[in-house]
Amino acid sequence: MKKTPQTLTIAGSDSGGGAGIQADLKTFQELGVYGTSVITAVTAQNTTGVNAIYPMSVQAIQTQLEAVGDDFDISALKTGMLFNPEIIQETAKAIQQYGWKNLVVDPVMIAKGGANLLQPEAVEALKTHLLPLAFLVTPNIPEAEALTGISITDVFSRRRAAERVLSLGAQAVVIKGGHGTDPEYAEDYFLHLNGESAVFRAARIATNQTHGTGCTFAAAVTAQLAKGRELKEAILTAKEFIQAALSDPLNIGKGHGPTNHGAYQMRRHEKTEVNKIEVFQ
Ligand SMILES: Nc1ncnc2c1ncn2[C@@H]1O[C@H](COP(=O)(O)OP(=O)(O)O)[C@@H](O)[C@H]1O
Ligand SMILES: Cc1ncc(COP(=O)(O)OP(=O)(O)O)c(N)n1
Repeated sequence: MKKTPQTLTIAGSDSGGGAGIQADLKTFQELGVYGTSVITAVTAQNTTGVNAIYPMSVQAIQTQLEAVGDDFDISALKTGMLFNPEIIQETAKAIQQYGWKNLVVDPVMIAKGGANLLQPEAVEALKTHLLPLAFLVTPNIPEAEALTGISITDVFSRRRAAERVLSLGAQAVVIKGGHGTDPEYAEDYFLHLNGESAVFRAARIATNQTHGTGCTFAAAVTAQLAKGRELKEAILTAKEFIQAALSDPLNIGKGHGPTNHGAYQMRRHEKTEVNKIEVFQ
């Protein structure tokens, strides 16, 4: 009997539907895996910003983790907004208890509009409890700087920051380049504990329809890992997925609109080219 790969996202809810749990589940669906979820916080949020954050109690998180863990056969999972040290510890405990593998940690810290999605004092808990369990960590540039204390200004400091993330116990890291200053390219830098490295480069798309890019990228990697894809191949698909999602904007809302989660499959179906992703080893 064919079994659909099952995934889990442990993240916050975005009422605007562009980031968080909503972005993750849409991405899982598009890439053909079954998605389950543990909601860590409810945000009142739209394309113009985050109006309020309501973190869930540790008990609410624990019982959601148990409900998923006791029933589903999770092949890969991701974490997003974890908000406080207690939620991080509870999450790490469950991941170890259930022996979940293929953990993608998206160390979500600050939303585009500036709202703190992780309490500043929780960065240490993330480093101590979660990064050592990670198969892949996917910080954006400011998150990589906060995790490592290294200011990323060029390819050398980017490499040093990636090495520092691995020294915290993660098996691999991708430093995403959405916040980079290169007007032509959005480059993501990959480094594995085994010494392998790669740059995934795409044409930078001039758009403000970028809400949820990080969540969507990490969810796409998770879906591909659940299907048994090799890590670099999973990252390449995630980069193609986000490139397509940014290329066909939905133009929804008054601010930073969401990316188009349906664009990747639509383009494959219609055999439409997306900007090529270049990979430099
Ligand atoms: N304007 C853009 N054009 C092309 N790719 C982009 C653009 N902005 C972000 N990306 C890509 O989206 C993914 C998420 O990156 P980033 O925006 O840095 O994450 P976050 O949403 O966590 O800040 C990465 O693959 C990055 O290169
Ligand atoms: C509930 C929730 N989780 C995560 C984020 C951050 O998402 P991200 O993909 O980093 O996108 P932006 O906030 O930068 O648009 C969020 N906003 N809400």
